[in-house]
Amino acid sequence: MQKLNDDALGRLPDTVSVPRYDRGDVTAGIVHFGVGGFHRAHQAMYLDRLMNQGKAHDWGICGVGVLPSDQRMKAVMDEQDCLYTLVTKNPDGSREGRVIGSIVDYLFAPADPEAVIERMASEQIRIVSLTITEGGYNFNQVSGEFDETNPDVVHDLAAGATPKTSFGLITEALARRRARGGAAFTVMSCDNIQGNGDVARKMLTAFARLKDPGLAAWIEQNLSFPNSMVDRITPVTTDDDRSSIADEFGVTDAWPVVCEPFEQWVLEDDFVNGRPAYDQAGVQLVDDVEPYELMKLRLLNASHQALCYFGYLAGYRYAHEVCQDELFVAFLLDYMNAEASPTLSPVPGIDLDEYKHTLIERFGNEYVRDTLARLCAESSDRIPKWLLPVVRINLANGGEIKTSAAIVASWARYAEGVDEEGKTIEVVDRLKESVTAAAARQRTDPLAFLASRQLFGDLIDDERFVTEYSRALELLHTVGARATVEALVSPGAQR
Ligand SMILES: NC(=O)c1ccc[n+]([C@@H]2O[C@H](COP(=O)([O-])OP(=O)(O)OC[C@H]3O[C@@H](n4cnc5c(N)ncnc54)[C@H](O)[C@@H]3O)[C@@H](O)[C@H]2O)c1
Ligand SMILES: O=P(O)(O)OC[C@@H](O)[C@@H](O)[C@H](O)[C@H](O)CO
Repeated sequence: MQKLNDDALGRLPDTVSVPRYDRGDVTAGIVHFGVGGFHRAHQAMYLDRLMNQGKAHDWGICGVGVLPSDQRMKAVMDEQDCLYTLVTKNPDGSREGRVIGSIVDYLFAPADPEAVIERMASEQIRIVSLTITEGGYNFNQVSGEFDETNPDVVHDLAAGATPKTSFGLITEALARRRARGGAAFTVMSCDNIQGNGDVARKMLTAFARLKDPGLAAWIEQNLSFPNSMVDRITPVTTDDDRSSIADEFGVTDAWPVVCEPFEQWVLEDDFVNGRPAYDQAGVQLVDDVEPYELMKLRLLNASHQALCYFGYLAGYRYAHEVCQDELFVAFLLDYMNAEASPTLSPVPGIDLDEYKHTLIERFGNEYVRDTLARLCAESSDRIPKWLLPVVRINLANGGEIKTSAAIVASWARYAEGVDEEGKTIEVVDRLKESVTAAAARQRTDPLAFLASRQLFGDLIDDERFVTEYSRALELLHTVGARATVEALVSPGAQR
């Protein structure tokens, strides 16, 4: 069977669509850090759509990987001329395959940092975009300030060091642009972080200030950092995905991407050095993204946390299994209606009730096969950012917190690392050591987990929160996850 690459494009069956533009004409205008599943299902797809309309051919993407593990993506990109298949899985079981051609180059920073820096220093690059996960920004969870103690950051800040981190590489490229009298570029974060552009601005300038205060001032004056809300559920690619693509489309793709059909990108129109005609590809350009991002982070992402630990402990392994269970759906709607929604402002053009029900349908799409393991990972980056703001607002306003407290307790129970059948849970978290150690003590010291001020700030001092949290944790320990959810769901809440 042939490999997916430029030569194979003309020989693919009609069931898969291919770029209708000449990829030889496409030049890179964007450098993107973090070419994982999501970037390839989202930004790269929007650009491919524009390129198919005959537009944006000077806005190709040069991908960059900074982690040693990105070596695998580098090998695949080199073998496949940066092409990959994007497979959209519909809730009725049908699917569409499309080869995406908008990524035109891929650089692996650990092997050649100089190439990455010089690429970004070149005038051709006008946007540097990011999906480097919450961890890539190096901020302290409680203070929100730049964490300069991270060993890679310490390395990058040393005089004369060759940078390893995204911000180290970007800062060096900006220093060269400034020294050469060139224009700045836009830094566009596409990560699930509230105020993602503002956070990128704050962290990049904090890093630059430690390196060169003059450069930091130049960055503040010359760069823009648009905020955005990005949405498309993109699970981890599996071997089954690879083999079904080979069966159906007759090509070997070493790293395809699968995703749901839903797509949304709401973006602030704040670009200092031009941008592709995103609006002509379905992107909503707005002046203020905040209402959209709060809606998405508190209803979609926090609901993922609401369903993943309880669902896993109850024996489920996929998001759709949890969302096809009426009891869990009632629990999710309780969280969304009674706790998340009161913290949101009206969102222009969006009916929130409809949005919530659409979320349940999206989560319930059995063909997407999003694993609970993906949603349970890196909880210490997610719970403090998505769920705890909801808790704090409701505590201050006398609002409901019962379900949110139970979700935090379900994380604490999950972090014990053993499920209800005695099987080991592989806890994936950059703070794994401390969270699992705290969880291991909670059978005798029920507030051991909540005591982390690094994660929970002063929540342990709030009597109302502690009462609800302790009750849920006690139920989880005595009757298990399903019965705890049963005890928590409001009568009549099931849809
Ligand atoms: N998967 C989704 O459904 C989805 C949807 C919306 C937004 N997102 C956002 O995209 C991000 C990436 O998700 P994904 O599904 O592509 O994950 P992924 O695991 O497929 O890819 C993660 C990418 O981030 C890079 N990365 C991780 N840590 C980094 C660091 N410290 N510095 C630099 N690069 C780093 C990796 O090298 C990799 O390229 C998420 O964290 C989220 O903010 C994901
Ligand atoms: O990717 P993360 O770690 O930011 O969050 C996990 C999921 O909630 C997230 O990936 C969603 O699937 C996504 O945000 C949907 O658009």
